[in-house]
Amino acid sequence: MIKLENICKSYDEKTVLDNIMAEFPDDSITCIMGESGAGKTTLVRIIAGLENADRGTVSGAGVVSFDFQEDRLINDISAADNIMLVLDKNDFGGHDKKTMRKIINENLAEVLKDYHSDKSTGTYSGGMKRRVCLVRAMMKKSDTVILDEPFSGMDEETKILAAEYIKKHRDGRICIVVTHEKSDSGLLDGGIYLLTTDKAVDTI
Ligand SMILES: Nc1ncnc2c1ncn2[C@@H]1O[C@H](COP(=O)(O)OP(=O)(O)OP(=O)(O)O)[C@@H](O)[C@H]1O
Repeated sequence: MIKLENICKSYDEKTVLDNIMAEFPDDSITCIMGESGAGKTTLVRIIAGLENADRGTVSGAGVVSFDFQEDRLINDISAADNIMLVLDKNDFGGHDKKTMRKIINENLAEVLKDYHSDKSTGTYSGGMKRRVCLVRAMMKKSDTVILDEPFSGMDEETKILAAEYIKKHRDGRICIVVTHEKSDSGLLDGGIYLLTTDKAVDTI
């Protein structure tokens, strides 16, 4: 279980997170929701250890794989090559590179219709790029998966595909998903943690 206790964070004079208390149970999916600027990205970055809280503690996150809000892909290489750059043998139980590439391509084909393994990601739409990033984060061996707005740029049908992929490949890990759409928690069979600019309300 991930436990957050009294998390506080300010930038300059502005308080972004004020005494946040939360628990994310083992083997669960939770959507973090809240208006723009409520501190969702700041909170998940603190959970992942990418940023320090001013006060408070995070426990139980273990190794985190993180899907950033921005794509962070190299445009002139293929989707599989992008993923190969961040995965290693540990993520595949010791398979050789050829097998690793085959498994990556199979995963990509699950979320990309008419997937062509030789196309560079520079030719992809925004929603396609998001799915490549999703696969990259999900394939990384970890205890916790954090997905920051994984569905942006996707229509409803594509979102369903991506949500099914997340559920199938979560493997009992704690999954935290930042989103603006309440319906995403339904697609993911997940709970909701609502963050507001003045207080946090747990509505799981
Ligand atoms: N490195 C930083 N330096 C200064 N201010 C920051 C920094 N990072 C975030 N902030 C501020 O903290 C507040 C919360 O930002 P954050 O990105 O966590 O919100 P969010 O809820 O994820 O927003 P959105 O839904 O728009 O992505 C914003 O006012 C933002 O400007």
